[in-house]
Amino acid sequence: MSEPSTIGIIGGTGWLGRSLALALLETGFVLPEALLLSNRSGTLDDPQGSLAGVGITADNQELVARSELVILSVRPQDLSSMALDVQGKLLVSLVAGASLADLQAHCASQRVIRAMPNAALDIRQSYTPWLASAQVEAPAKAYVQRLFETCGAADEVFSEAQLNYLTALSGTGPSYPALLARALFRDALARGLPEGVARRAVIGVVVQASQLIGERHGFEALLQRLSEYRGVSAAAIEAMAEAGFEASVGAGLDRAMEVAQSRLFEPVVAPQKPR
Ligand SMILES: NC(=O)C1=CN([C@@H]2O[C@H](COP(=O)(O)OP(=O)(O)OC[C@H]3O[C@@H](n4cnc5c(N)ncnc54)[C@H](O)[C@@H]3O)[C@@H](O)[C@H]2O)C=CC1
Ligand SMILES: O=C(O)[C@@H]1CCC=N1
Repeated sequence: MSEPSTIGIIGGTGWLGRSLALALLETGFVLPEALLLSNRSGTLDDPQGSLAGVGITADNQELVARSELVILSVRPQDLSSMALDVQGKLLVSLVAGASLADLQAHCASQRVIRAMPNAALDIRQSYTPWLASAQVEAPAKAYVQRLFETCGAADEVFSEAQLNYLTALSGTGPSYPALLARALFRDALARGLPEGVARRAVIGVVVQASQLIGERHGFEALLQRLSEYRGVSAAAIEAMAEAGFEASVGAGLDRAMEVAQSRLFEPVVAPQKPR
């Protein structure tokens, strides 16, 4: 396969679609005139002009006809009602709860990659695992790896189970840090701290101090180093663990994975059963 020179993003003005489009343009991965986006209105709201020169259409089949690589970035519930024939072209789907087999049947292509970025695509800091169907050639896989590296780190994975688990673990992006931030914030308010101080303290921990992780220290080493003081941090870490912190995380991931592996859209054409 020669490298696709034109890229179309269906749902390209949504949260992920627009973020990906901007990352591809900012890194020079694609030229504006080789990028085409679709949405329901066929109009581009782009007050800052960051998408200048990019094509826009409401006609997804027109997008397919004009693109060598088609990226699908609509919500699962919008996919069922969307008739889409990608004409055997390489399809990269970001849709949660849409398996390779369902996508192959629904979109009329055997060459499908499921990718699961997260909302940090917005700041080009996503972690994006992806899974390819057997029909995707090695050069196409290498191209897609580079495409997702424009907005963070990416890895190929090798089963739907791994991708569904990672949808729960990393596709959720800022959900778990935000949950921790909210718990700390509520605790601080309950103990009478002024709201501004509480908010800055929480951001200082969850956003700023967490940047130490991965720079010079792994998270296990950091926990060990802080615990070795046998002081305040050790007390908190141990009490949180005793109160079921890990069990609570495990329960959340179980529930998220159940949803990730359920069919979040109904394909119009049922996948062929293997004979
Ligand atoms: N937002 C997130 O954190 C993550 C989202 N995903 C997946 O990415 C996909 C997109 O999510 P978001 O960008 O957050 O959703 P979004 O709602 O921001 O964007 C979806 C876009 O699709 C457009 N759209 C709907 N029907 C359409 C049609 N028939 N033709 C063309 N465009 C159409 C909508 O107008 C909207 O702009 C979803 O399937 C979601 O499961 C995956 C990982 C993380
Ligand atoms: O919550 C969701 O369903 C989407 C997909 C993974 C992250 N956000």
